[in-house]
Amino acid sequence: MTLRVGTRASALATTQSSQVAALLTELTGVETELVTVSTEGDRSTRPLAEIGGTGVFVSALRDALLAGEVDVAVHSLKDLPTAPADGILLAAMPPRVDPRDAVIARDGLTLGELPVGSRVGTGSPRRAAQLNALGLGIEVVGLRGNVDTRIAKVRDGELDAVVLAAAGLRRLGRIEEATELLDPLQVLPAPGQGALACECRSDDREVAGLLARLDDDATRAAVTAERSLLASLEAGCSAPVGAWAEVVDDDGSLQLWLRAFVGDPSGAPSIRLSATGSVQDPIGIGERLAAEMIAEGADSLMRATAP
Ligand SMILES: NCc1[nH]cc(CCC(=O)O)c1CC(=O)O
Repeated sequence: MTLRVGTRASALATTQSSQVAALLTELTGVETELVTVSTEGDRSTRPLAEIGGTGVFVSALRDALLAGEVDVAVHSLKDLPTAPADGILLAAMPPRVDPRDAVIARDGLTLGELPVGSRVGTGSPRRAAQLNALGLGIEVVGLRGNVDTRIAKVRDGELDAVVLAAAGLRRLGRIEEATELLDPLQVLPAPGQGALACECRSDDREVAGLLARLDDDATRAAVTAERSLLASLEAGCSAPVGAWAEVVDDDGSLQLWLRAFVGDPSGAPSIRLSATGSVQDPIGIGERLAAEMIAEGADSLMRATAP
């Protein structure tokens, strides 16, 4: 038996999919092969919000799974819509790599060292909102494209810095190029950032059993809380929402600490709150925190910035 592992074509996607495939072989002994599937998100350079936002990277892989062309689909968890998909099982969340955002700036600078008026590129409303909220006087500039294209804009002088996921840089072996790793409490990552989702067909018990071996309890609890918050806010992956949860050992009882940010890329005052609870109740913690944030005005903030 050879498991067909579906992947997008980008360097990042093929790297993370082959890492999952190798881990699967190591833990279960099963043979794997990578199958490349092209998605609208890869073919277009238009802003994500315009080509459907949530899910553009995901649906083509799921279609290939449902059509029986692949047995496993590997996605970045932060690109995965929060609504469950018919016939698809989220069978494994392997250990999260690094949730942080990274800065790549000219001349080895950190964000705080960049002069007022510096141009910092990001296509993410969440990053834009939090960068503006830092009050550093930097100018946030829209940006899309793969990791290479984005870094090149700093190397060729078009931008002073770009902000991108540390996990992506690590997976590509390029983390040394980061000039700063942002404290995840100061700049909250996207829900699920740095984690992967391995999906199979819901009725494929054999593959579900194999994938279960990759699942990491702490990652699943944290990411489930972050995504529960996102779902309760009725927001998607392109909303100005940051969330990060950690499992903390409190004298032998495992607690989940969830922090969240809802902002506005144009710089309106943002909302930042946190909640804690039992690691057994990640969905409840996310729901409670979302309700508190909505009571503070999170939904009108997000309505103001909806595409
Ligand atoms: N939005 C695109 C995307 N989806 C997943 C990653 C890589 C990091 C991860 O696994 O969270 C990236 C690139 C980035 O944000 O810089």
